Amino acid sequence: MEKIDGDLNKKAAGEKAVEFIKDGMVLGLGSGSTVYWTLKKLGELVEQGLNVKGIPSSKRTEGWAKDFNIPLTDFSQVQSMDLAIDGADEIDKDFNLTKGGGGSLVREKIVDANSQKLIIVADQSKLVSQLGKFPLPVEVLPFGWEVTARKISEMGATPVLREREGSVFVSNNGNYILDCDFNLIADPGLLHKELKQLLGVVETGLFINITDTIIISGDKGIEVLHKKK
Ligand SMILES: O=C[C@H](O)[C@H](O)[C@H](O)COP(=O)(O)O
Repeated sequence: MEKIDGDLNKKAAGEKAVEFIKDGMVLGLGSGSTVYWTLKKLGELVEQGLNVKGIPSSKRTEGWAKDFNIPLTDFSQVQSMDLAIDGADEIDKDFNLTKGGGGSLVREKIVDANSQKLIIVADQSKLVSQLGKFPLPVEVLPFGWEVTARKISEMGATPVLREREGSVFVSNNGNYILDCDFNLIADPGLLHKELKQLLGVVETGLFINITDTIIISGDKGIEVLHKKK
C-alpha cells in the first residue's frame, strides 16, 4: 500500500470537506495527499449509504476511490459536476492557486473548471501572499519540449524538466512537466495567458478565479474561507 503524507493538518482539512457533500451529488475528485483524506472519509460515508458518484482527476485518485468503494463515472455520462474537492501547492489572498506538484494539473483543471463549486483543502503552509515560491508546473508535449523550455526561459523563468527516480516524469496524459521558477508572480492571470500562447504548452498549473471555498488547517484549527463575490 502506498505511503501517504500523514500530516495532521492535511488530514483535518481533507476530512472537513466531506461536510459539504450532499446525497446525490456528482463530485470532481481532486488529487494529492490532502484529498486522500477526503476520499477515505467519503468512503466511510458511502459505506453508510451516501449516494454519490465521482470523476477522478488522476490515476492515483482513481485507485484510491476504488480502494474506498466510491462509485465512479466519467465525462461520457456527465459533463458538469456539483462539487469538486482538490488540493493545492500555493493559495494566494485572491484564492488563485498553483497546482501540479503531483503532475495532475491538466485533469484537475478539467474536473475543477467543470464543477459548480470548487473547494480547496490544504494545510496552512500553502497560504502565500503572492504565488511563485513554488516553481510553476507547466505540462508540455514531449515532442520539441527543449524548444518549449527555451521559449519559457525567454519569459524569465528557469524551467527544469521534472524527473522521478532518475527518469523523465510522464503525466497521466503522456506529457512532460517543466517546473518553472518565475520568482514571485506579479500577475498570475497574465502569465497563464502568455504561457498558453506558446506552441507545445498543454496547460499551466495556475488556477485563476475558479476557487469558491478554502478549507485550511493549522495553528488556528480549521478555517473555512469563502471567496467574496
Ligand atoms: O498535481 C497535484 C495536485 O495539484 C495536488 O493537488 C497538489 O500538489 C497538492 O498536493 P498535496 O495535497 O499532496 O500537498
